[in-house]
Parts: sequence; structure tokens; C-alpha cells
Amino acid sequence: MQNPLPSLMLIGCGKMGGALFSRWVENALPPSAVVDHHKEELTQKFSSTQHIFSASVKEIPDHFTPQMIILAVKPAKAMEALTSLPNRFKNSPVISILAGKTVAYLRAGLTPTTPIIRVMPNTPSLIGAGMSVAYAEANISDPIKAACAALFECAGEFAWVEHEDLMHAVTALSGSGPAYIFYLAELLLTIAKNYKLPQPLANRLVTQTLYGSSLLLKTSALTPEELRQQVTSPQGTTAAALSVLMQPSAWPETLERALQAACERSRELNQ
Ligand SMILES: NC(=O)C1=CN([C@@H]2O[C@H](COP(=O)(O)OP(=O)(O)OC[C@H]3O[C@@H](n4cnc5c(N)ncnc54)[C@H](OP(=O)(O)O)[C@@H]3O)[C@@H](O)[C@H]2O)C=CC1
Ligand SMILES: O=C(O)[C@@H]1CCC=N1
Repeated sequence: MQNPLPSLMLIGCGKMGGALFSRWVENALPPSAVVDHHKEELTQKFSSTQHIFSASVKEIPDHFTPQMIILAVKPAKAMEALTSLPNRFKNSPVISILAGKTVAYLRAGLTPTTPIIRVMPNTPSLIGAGMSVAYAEANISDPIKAACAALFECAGEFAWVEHEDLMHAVTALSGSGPAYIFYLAELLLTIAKNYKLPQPLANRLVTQTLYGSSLLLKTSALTPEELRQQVTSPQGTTAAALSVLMQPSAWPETLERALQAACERSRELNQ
């Protein structure tokens, strides 16, 4: 049986924090607090009497102490959010989903002993199909790590990395990754217009092809290369298309540069 979820204080309930919070609510989150400037909208959206919705940490009632704090504001707002935490919260373990911000950076806004875990989730978490990857320093206790894993397993798949530096590549691949797929869908739909396909049909072709290919990739014992070869008849249509996409300057170099740019930006975000 899965571990029960810890009670939380979620700071920042926007696109990513909100997607995760929906999953946690669906998975029997104990009474928790959500701190977000958009308190009114969130109170309406989640229409829950069990959780506290607040525009500021200072409004959280004194009797409430979360088992964990989830930090989900934009990286530039991290220090402001952490330094505004009243002292009574500063011993709760903190899970940060922020891109780029290292444990050392976050610690400067907390105490020397606050347990800190970094997690990089992605937006398919909203439908339980997310990929979350976590890094914890060696001194973080097993129960805290287990509680973190239980939270993010509600949102899809979960993995640990041993070295914090790998979080840059994780962010570039799976954190930002959904945007690359959505952009591919956008491009295919735009190009489909040239072929006079009815738009609703084009939408179905693109969506179902991305969905079916992802599911096949996830469930098949074959490698991506083998699956690609199964589609590619000699001298056929796929071979014609791939002869364009597989040019070094086409997808291989473009994707390499894109991931490199994401990694570089992740490093810059720690400043
Ligand atoms: N979006 C994604 O796909 C992913 C994002 N992340 C990380 O998640 C974090 C959040 O990103 P995202 O959800 O896209 O951002 P959003 O801007 O959608 O959400 C952040 C929310 O926090 C609120 N907020 C900011 N500071 C405070 C504060 N001090 N007190 C209360 N509320 C506050 C913001 O309000 P306001 O609008 O008024 O600023 C906003 O509602 C980022 O650090 C990002 O790196 C990680 C993985 C994927
Ligand atoms: O674009 C960003 O910086 C965040 C981190 C990963 C996805 N969105």
C-alpha cells in the first residue's frame, strides 16, 4: 500500500503547483494550506473546506504546522518567499520544484538544518502522467524521502538522481520536455493547413499519433530506433521524410542546441 501523504503548505499554486495540488487532493491529501496571491480563484477552483487557502504565509493560523512545505513559485521569487516564512515553519522539510535554484541557494533563506529536497516535475502531472525527478542531500532521512516519493508518485512516475548537477539535464529533458512536444503538435497542425485537411481531422491525426506513439514507446520492448524502423519502408514515404529530418543540421543538431540552451538557462537561474 502507498504511504499516506503528508500535510503540506504549498507556496505558489500556479500552473505547476496547481497541477500537483489537484493530484494530491485526489489522493487524500490531509488538511493542508495553499499560499498564493490568487487565493480567491483557488478557493473557488478547489472548493474545499478541508484546506486553508491564503494570500500570504502570515495569514496561516497558528495551530497549523505542515509536515512538509512545497515551494512552487517562480525562481526569481524564491528568496522572498523563503525569507518571509515565520520561524515556526523553518524546521519543516522543504521540497522545491524550482528550476535552477540549488539546495545551497535555498538554504540561505532557511536554517542550516532544514531538510531540503529538489524535485523537477512536469505538467502531464495534471493527469497523473507526469515525470518527476528528485535530488536529496545524503543526510536527508528515509521517512522524509519516502513522503516526497509518495507525493510525486501521485502525479506519475518518480525517480531519484544522486548528483544535484544532473537536475539541469532533467529540467531540459523532462521538465521543459512537454513544451517541445506541444510545439511539434503546433507545427504539424500549421503545416496540415497547406494540405486542406479539415482542422478537426488534422487535430485528431496529430493528437492520436503523438499519443499512440508515446504509448507504444512506453509499453513496447523495442527501442525507439527499432520502432522507427518498423514504420520506415525501404524507399517509402517515411524514409523520404526522415532523409530531411535526420540531416545533421535538422533535428539532431537543433535538438542538441535546444537542450544545451535549456541547461545553460537552468544554470543561470541559480544566480
Ligand atoms: N510550468 C512548468 O511546466 C514547470 C514549472 N516548474 C517550476 O515551478 C515553479 C512555478 O512555475 P509555474 O507554476 O509555471 O509558475 P506560475 O507563475 O504559474 O505559479 C506561481 C504562483 O505563485 C504565486 N506566488 C509567487 N510568489 C508568491 C508568494 N510569495 N506568495 C504567494 N504566492 C506567490 C504566483 O502569483 P503571481 O502570479 O501573483 O506572481 C503564481 O500564482 C517555477 O519555479 C518553475 O521553475 C517546474 C517544472 C515544470
Ligand atoms: O520553463 C521553465 O523554466 C520551467 C522549468 C521546467 C518547465 N518550466
